[in-house]
Amino acid sequence: MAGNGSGHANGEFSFGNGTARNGLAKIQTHKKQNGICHDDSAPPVKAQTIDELHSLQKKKSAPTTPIKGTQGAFASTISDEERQKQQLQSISASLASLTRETGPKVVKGDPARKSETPKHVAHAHEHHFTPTISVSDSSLKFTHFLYNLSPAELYEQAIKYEKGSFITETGALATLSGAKTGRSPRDKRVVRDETTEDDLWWGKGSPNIEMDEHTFMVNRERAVDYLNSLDKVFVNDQFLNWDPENKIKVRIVSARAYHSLFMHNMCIRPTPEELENFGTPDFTIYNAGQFPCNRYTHYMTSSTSIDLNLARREMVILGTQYAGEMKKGLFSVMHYLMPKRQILSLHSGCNMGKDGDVALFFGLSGTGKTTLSTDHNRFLIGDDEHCWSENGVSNIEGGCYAKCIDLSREKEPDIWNAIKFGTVLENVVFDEHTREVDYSDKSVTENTRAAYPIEYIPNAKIPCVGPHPKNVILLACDAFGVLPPVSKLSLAQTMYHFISGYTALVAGTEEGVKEPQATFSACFGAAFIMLHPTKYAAMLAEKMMKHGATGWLVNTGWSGGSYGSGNRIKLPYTRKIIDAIHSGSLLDANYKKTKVFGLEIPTEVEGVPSEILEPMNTWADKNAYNATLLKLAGLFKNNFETFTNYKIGKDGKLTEEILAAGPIF
Ligand SMILES: Nc1ncnc2c1ncn2[C@@H]1O[C@H](COP(=O)(O)OP(=O)(O)OP(=O)(O)O)[C@@H](O)[C@H]1O
Ligand SMILES: O=C([O-])CC(=O)C(=O)O
Ligand SMILES: [Ca+2]
Ligand SMILES: [Mn+2]
Repeated sequence: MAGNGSGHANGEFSFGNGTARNGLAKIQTHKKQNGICHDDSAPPVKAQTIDELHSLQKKKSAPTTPIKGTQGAFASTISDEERQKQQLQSISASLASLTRETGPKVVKGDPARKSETPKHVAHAHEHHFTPTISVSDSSLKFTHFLYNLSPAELYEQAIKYEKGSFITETGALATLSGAKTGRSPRDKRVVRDETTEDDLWWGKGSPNIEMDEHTFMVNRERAVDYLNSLDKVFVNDQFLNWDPENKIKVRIVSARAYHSLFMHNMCIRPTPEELENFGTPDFTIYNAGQFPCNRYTHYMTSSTSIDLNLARREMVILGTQYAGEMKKGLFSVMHYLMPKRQILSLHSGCNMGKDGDVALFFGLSGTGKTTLSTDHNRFLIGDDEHCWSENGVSNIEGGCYAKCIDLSREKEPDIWNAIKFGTVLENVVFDEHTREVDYSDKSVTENTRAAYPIEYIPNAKIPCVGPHPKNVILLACDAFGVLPPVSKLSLAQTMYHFISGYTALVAGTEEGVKEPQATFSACFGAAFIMLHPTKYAAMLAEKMMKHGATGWLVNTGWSGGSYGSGNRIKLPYTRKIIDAIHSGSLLDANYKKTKVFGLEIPTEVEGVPSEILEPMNTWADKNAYNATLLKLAGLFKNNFETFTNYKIGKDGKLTEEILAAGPIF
């Protein structure tokens, strides 16, 4: 895979822009024949009936239709018929009830298309039912499935059947995610069994809230029964991870076209050939998000549950339609599977310069991973989830998921332009007539999002892989306004801040000034990690040392005071700082050390006013600055206490250095 430092923009994407536009058909005036005027200015339509005309409109296409006579190593010996049957069996098995030990009668295609008579029907068991004994309704009906539909087909499904689906002025699909407009980390459950008992991180601070196998099966059955009760379900078969040696096959069964299109965009899209040889998925998601879990069920504390069973390689979603649960649920799975193969999974963005220099951008939600990795002067490898293996870096996903609150064309042109046909636009507000989106409107939620395929970014690096990182940038949005806009970190400091995973967002932006709230999330993604944070930290330290990567801390938050009196650091300044890191010029700058946090800050960065580089300069009230600095340092110290008893890696020396790399006061 990686290693060939010189990437080029091979991901240029454009819709057929009408190169062969011939203009309107010429009107020809023919001579009268037999005195009758023929309206024959165009050749006659090649259909005798309306039905025939409609049948001419669509031709058979590749994505969901097996191709005949595949050549090469995988030349198939089975017939089309056989393959269709296998696909039906596979999907029927996915949707099987495990209590009734039977799969539903599944049939491919849209139930609304009555004329399409089911040709292939799969039964897990043949039913010989007698009318007197109870047979559940779902065993009497077909479960129609719509398999790997195209964005255009999914648009039609969404607009026809899902209230709240609209096409925006630029062609994106605007949709509502329902009552939940963000993830529900407190409703995540992980099956605790003999294997995960020892492997996973449990207890205080861990995101893995336990459930038992039985309860998982109860929820699984609930989801499967719900899905089978519907007219139709959507099935996506796709991949995770661009590293060909560590690709994971995922199947997503969902009830909404919105969910299917979201995952179409976010996971890696298989080629028709890959789909033909897809076989059995490595992992399956059952998204029955419209349907709640039963709160009488053991372990359930709300009507939302996102359940992960690593042994069964399955995830069940009940009671939330927020699509990000699927994306981040799979990310959790990768955080388990990849470290087992000595591959580090990362909640980070990633891009690459023209000379092949790779940078990682770590940070919690809203700190700038997507914004800063999407850089017109660099190749985008990915915006949120990556793997770092012996071969280099690879993106886990096939798409990006950008925050779009206050999105502007000027500041974020590439993201702006990616919001077009095919893009899912969640929970935004738009003009009812022009369908122009108002990105400043928070009426539905502040967490408005756009999910688009990565090739919608013009300089995406396809395949999304790259060599070993040169710079590791830790992003913190410090609403206290005391962290410097940029500091160079030692390895121990990098590890200290990586394990801390700090950011501070503002509690409520609606009325008045509210205290910033510090969040500490180990590895900048505690909600998604499965093993103890020190496992990932040790791997990161080892890789950074081995490949000589430099760590940086960049504050994308406040300057000139805390939230309320100061302002968020201007995005153009942050971009200049990031440019200086990429170019290497910041390495050569002059540095001075700050008090308390002991951070090395440059005295000059090209394009950035020097006075803002030292936060104290920007505060009018120096006492307030010092008090706030100490307050934040105290929060860091408290948070790190849980980690003081752990060893990081094999080297006891590094552990000591990491402990000493925190604030001293
Ligand atoms: N100085 C700045 N640096 C970075 N982002 C900024 C800055 N000022 C404002 N922003 C805004 O902050 C937001 C950063 O969000 P972004 O989507 O990049 O977060 P993220 O780290 O990718 O989070 P998630 O993991 O939730 O996707 C954007 O809306 C961006 O416009
Ligand atoms: O998962 C989400 O909903 C958005 C995201 O990227 C994050 O929170 O890190
Ligand atoms: Ca993001
Ligand atoms: Mn994220």
